[in-house]
Amino acid sequence: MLTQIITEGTTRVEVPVLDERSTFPPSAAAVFYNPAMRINRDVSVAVIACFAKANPDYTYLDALSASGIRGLRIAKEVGLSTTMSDWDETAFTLIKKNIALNNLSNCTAIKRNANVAMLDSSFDIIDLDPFGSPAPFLDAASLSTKRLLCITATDTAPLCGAHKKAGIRRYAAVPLKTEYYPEMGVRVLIGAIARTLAKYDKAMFPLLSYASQHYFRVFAAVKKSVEAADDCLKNMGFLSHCFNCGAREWRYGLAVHIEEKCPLCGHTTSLAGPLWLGRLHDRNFCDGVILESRERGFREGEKLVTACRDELDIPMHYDYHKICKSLGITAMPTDELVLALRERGFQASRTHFSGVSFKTDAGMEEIKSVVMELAKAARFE
Ligand SMILES: C[S@@+](CC[C@H](N)C(=O)[O-])C[C@H]1O[C@@H](n2cnc3c(N)ncnc32)[C@H](O)[C@@H]1O
Ligand SMILES: [Zn+2]
Repeated sequence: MLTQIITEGTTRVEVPVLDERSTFPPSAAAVFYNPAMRINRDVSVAVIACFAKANPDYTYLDALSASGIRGLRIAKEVGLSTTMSDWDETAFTLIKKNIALNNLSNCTAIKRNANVAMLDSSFDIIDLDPFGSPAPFLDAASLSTKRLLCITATDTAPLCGAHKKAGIRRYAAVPLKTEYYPEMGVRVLIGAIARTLAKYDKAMFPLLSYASQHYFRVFAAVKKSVEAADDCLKNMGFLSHCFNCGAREWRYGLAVHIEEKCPLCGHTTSLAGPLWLGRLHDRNFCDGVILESRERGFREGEKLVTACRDELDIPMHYDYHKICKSLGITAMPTDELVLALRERGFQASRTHFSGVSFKTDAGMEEIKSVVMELAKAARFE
């Protein structure tokens, strides 16, 4: 394996050389390394630095470590006692080399099946960054974690409903492919995390959850408590979506009745769930992550977390372009629509999901009427 030494954050890491002919995608290399996931790792450093302010003695497990880059950064840039595990011999050797390269004494490398590592010991913070789905690791992680789960999922198609059967198999939830598919994916994922933790009498509180182009990422604080776990599950529920007019409604609870006909147009609706209908972010916590990111020079991370913090934290976002297309009109800038909704007394914001997405507590009919008004006003300008 041809390697090179790169610097990410303040950490030096020996990684495979990615040459476009033989080692693309990054999973084709002898040890996985994807430079495009730097923002994911930057945000993780900032989140864990904030979280560990409560106690710098927290232990951290990078359960699917590859080169070790993630765990190394937490050990070096946050200072936590870190375990890095991968079942692959080449990866394990590289992790050990990388610990030596950074002169770190707060790191342990282990060569183990991630599930075995997690069932063997408990850790305050567990990070799952798998190839594809985290589903095979959720049980062991839920049992082992004491305080924080950091979970990446790159199987966006099953989570969003594009590969519905795979989504149902992995997450025991029915996803729907709608215009708000990334939020559907994030909420199916969080729902699966919440239900898995509940099996072990643990509750979950999302601190930051986001969708990027190729993956979803969730940071969830964990608390062992039967009562808190019961309360946590109250955030679960089902959503019905009308593919005719775009209206949606949701109901909290795991045994709910939802009308099968759309209240707006009478069309038969489709059902998704169970999924997480609670908050995606903790706004105060995000404030800290934004500051931490700024101090560390993580520009893209700061921008992403700011967008998450500032979005209205309710299900589900709308796609402005899709609404305009259904009405046969041209979209104004998204900010103008958000302002117009607010002027009419609704809550509204842009979202991190896309440049043309917005959230509001206005219903579909009200949104469409504001969109039409804006288009008319623009025509007479
Ligand atoms: C996507 S890579 C991890 C990337 C890394 N976290 C990073 O930020 O660059 C997934 C890694 O998990 C390892 N892996 C897959 N299944 C595993 C298992 N059941 N137990 C331990 N390691 C596993 C693979 O060898 C691979 O190195
Ligand atoms: Zn309808």
